[in-house]
Amino acid sequence: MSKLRVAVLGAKGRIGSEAVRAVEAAEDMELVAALGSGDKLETLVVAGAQVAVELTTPASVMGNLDFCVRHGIHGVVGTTGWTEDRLAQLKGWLAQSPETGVLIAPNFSIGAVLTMKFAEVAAPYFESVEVVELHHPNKVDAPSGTATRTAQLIAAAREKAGSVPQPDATVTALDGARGADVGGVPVHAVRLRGLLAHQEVLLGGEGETLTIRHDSLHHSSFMPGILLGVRRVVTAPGLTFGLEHFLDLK
Ligand SMILES: NC(=O)C1=CN([C@@H]2O[C@H](COP(=O)(O)OP(=O)(O)OC[C@H]3O[C@@H](n4cnc5c(N)ncnc54)[C@H](OP(=O)(O)O)[C@@H]3O)[C@@H](O)[C@H]2O)C=CC1
Ligand SMILES: O=C(O)C1=N[C@H](C(=O)O)C[C@H](O)C1
Repeated sequence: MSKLRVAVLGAKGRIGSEAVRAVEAAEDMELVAALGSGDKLETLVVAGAQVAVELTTPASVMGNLDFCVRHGIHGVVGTTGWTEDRLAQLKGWLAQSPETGVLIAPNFSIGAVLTMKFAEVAAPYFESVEVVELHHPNKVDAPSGTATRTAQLIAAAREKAGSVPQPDATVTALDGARGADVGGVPVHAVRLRGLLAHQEVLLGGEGETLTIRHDSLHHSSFMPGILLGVRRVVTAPGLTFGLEHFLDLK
């Protein structure tokens, strides 16, 4: 069987460099391009890339995906910064290239995907729920894409269940003291030397609390998800948002 021809964008970055090694080690894949900032995207076409693994920055991801989709190159995207406007733009590009698939995964690690799922299930059963994400201090965005997605899933689950707004008697607070508001769910971002990527979902009810915690201790935690995404995206045209769809968790 022929190998999947894979490129990595952001190949010198923290996660991109790990992805380069993972693709090189995968028996069913061939690394045909490893691009950093300043490298020409035309290289992807010359190299015959079928799938581009996009691990750059929120500032670069849209330009890279525009190019890939226009050239029929599937995308596996870990880069953060996804807004409704950006998603609508990407869907527009995909509509012009109906055989191309793009997976956007807020988090590629199985534990983080399960954390999101467990939080979604638990949220309607508790009065209070808050999300705390903790990352290394070189991270450029806050809150993390994972925390934003977790809060969105929690908010949607609570709305569907008819949950009332969370109790909170705060009258005066310093700006930011109660975190960012994502659909009524407070999200707090910690940046601390020594950490990599961690998240806690705190749920509270009458006389009890439940904490769901996930820790990514090394970038290797994201690699099985990236490789799964590469294998599955080539037969999944259009936009897939969340690795759970390729794990049959939905
Ligand atoms: N979904 C997931 O599971 C995960 C997602 N992430 C996300 O992945 C992204 C990258 O994270 P991280 O590796 O820590 O960040 P880094 O800053 O370490 O890496 C980003 C890399 O992208 C390069 N780059 C910037 N623009 C371009 C471009 N136009 N083309 C090619 N390369 C480019 C940068 O090069 P230079 O420095 O020269 O500008 C840099 O090497 C972030 O959005 C992060 O949140 C991270 C881990 C897991
Ligand atoms: O920047 C990181 O490191 C990570 N980014 C992603 C996010 O913002 O959710 C995934 C993971 O948290 C690591």
